[in-house]
Amino acid sequence: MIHASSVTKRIKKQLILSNVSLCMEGIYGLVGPNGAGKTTLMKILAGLTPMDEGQVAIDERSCTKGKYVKAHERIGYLPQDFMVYPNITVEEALDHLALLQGMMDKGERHAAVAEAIQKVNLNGHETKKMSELSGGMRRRVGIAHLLTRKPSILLFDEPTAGLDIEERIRFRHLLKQLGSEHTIVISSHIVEDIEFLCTKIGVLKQGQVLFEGTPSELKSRAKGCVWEYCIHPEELDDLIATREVVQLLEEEDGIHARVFSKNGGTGGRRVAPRLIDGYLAVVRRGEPR
Ligand SMILES: Nc1ncnc2c1ncn2[C@@H]1O[C@H](COP(=O)(O)OP(=O)(O)OP(=O)(O)O)[C@@H](O)[C@H]1O
Repeated sequence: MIHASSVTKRIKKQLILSNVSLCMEGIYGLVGPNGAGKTTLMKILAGLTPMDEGQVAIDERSCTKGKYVKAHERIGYLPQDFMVYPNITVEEALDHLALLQGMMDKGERHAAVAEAIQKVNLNGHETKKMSELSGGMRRRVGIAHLLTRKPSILLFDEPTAGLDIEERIRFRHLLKQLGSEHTIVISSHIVEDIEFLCTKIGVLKQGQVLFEGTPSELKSRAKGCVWEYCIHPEELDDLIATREVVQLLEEEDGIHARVFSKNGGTGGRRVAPRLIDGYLAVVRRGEPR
């Protein structure tokens, strides 16, 4: 469990994170619009960037030294853009990275690399060059690299960004599997990923925590505020102009539009909120927790 208390960060006098306190456990989703401060917080937790104020503890033990989090051996961080030399094979890349991390014993290194390859389901791809891999497979190599160090906490920044639908599904499945052995923090603005994976969610906006709780608590923030209309295509422009439309689905009987509103209009029926509705309710209201 990672416990961040009152973490504050300024870059060039701009307040990027303001008094952020979060308790991250299980498979934890850090969500928020672009520029919310998710990557900055991840980098602070990974010890890559300093904070101005605040404390971070892992499993109740403080790991803040000065302005840095010092927990390199316990935390593995996968950035958005993981890539290593394109002309070496998966196995060579992992061996080389493990060596750079100080794993000097060849036998120990080979065993750690083989185990990590198996954990991320890259068996059979060991001799492929990095340049031949798809985006999802490259990220698997990134995770395998983290696993060779055996950290207890994994931080993934936008892990499914840019993946096609099939790869995204495979990748989500892998993250879920890893969640049985590790605390995982996933930053994303793809609420669908968070819905599938996460047991707890934190919502950040403009550097402030707007929400922290379970997926069902987040859903309930939109309770009574989601309406569904079945309309003809020619009514769509009018609906978009007058109501807050959050989702459109084409069905056989017309367009099903989900609308976010305290009061329904004629023809609408109140429906149960989904996670995206709760997220929008929190982000649009915008007040800190
Ligand atoms: N090195 C930097 N110099 C100046 N501003 C920065 C720097 N790094 C981050 N910022 C600013 O800090 C804010 C938060 O950025 P951050 O990347 O942490 O947000 P994010 O929630 O991860 O966004 P996204 O979802 O777009 O990746 C943004 O306004 C960004 O412009």
